[in-house]
Amino acid sequence: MNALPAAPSAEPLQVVAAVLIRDAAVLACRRRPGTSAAGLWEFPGGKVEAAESPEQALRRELREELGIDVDVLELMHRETTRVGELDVDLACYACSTVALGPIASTDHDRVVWHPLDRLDELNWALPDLPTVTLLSRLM
Ligand SMILES: Nc1nc2c([nH]c(=O)n2[C@H]2C[C@H](O)[C@@H](COP(=O)(O)OP(=O)(O)OP(=O)(O)O)O2)c(=O)[nH]1
Repeated sequence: MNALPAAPSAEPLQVVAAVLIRDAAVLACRRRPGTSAAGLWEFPGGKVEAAESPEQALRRELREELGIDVDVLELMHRETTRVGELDVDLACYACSTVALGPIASTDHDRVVWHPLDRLDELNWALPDLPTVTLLSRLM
């Protein structure tokens, strides 16, 4: 029997995430049970919607998800990674915020300021690893 032709691959999922650094630690979020990639650590953010710039999407997601306002400073790293059946195009931006105090998330069961010199202790989502490596080199 002939093999079926490969299905045309879907467009990559456009995702933006914020790298927030304070006191030699980065804001890391663990995806809560019931979400895709539950239990894995990531930077806060989400999907870019139609007619939205990456910066607008990032500001919207952080307001919705964490209830904080951020300034988007610069693109740190962008790469497309295959995750199962999906291509995730993740763009990580250095951001700043004036938010003080504990931060809670609608999408995560843990939100922590994690020391930059111990990033390898967390089980990061695959698309985040290049940015995690960049951050580790800052120390
Ligand atoms: N937010 C975020 N998502 C990431 C990262 N790394 C990574 O692979 N992803 C994946 C997980 C999801 O498949 C996808 C983003 O989905 P999401 O559920 O966080 O985005 P969203 O809030 O816009 O989605 P929705 O619940 O409104 O549908 O990208 C990351 O660092 N941050």
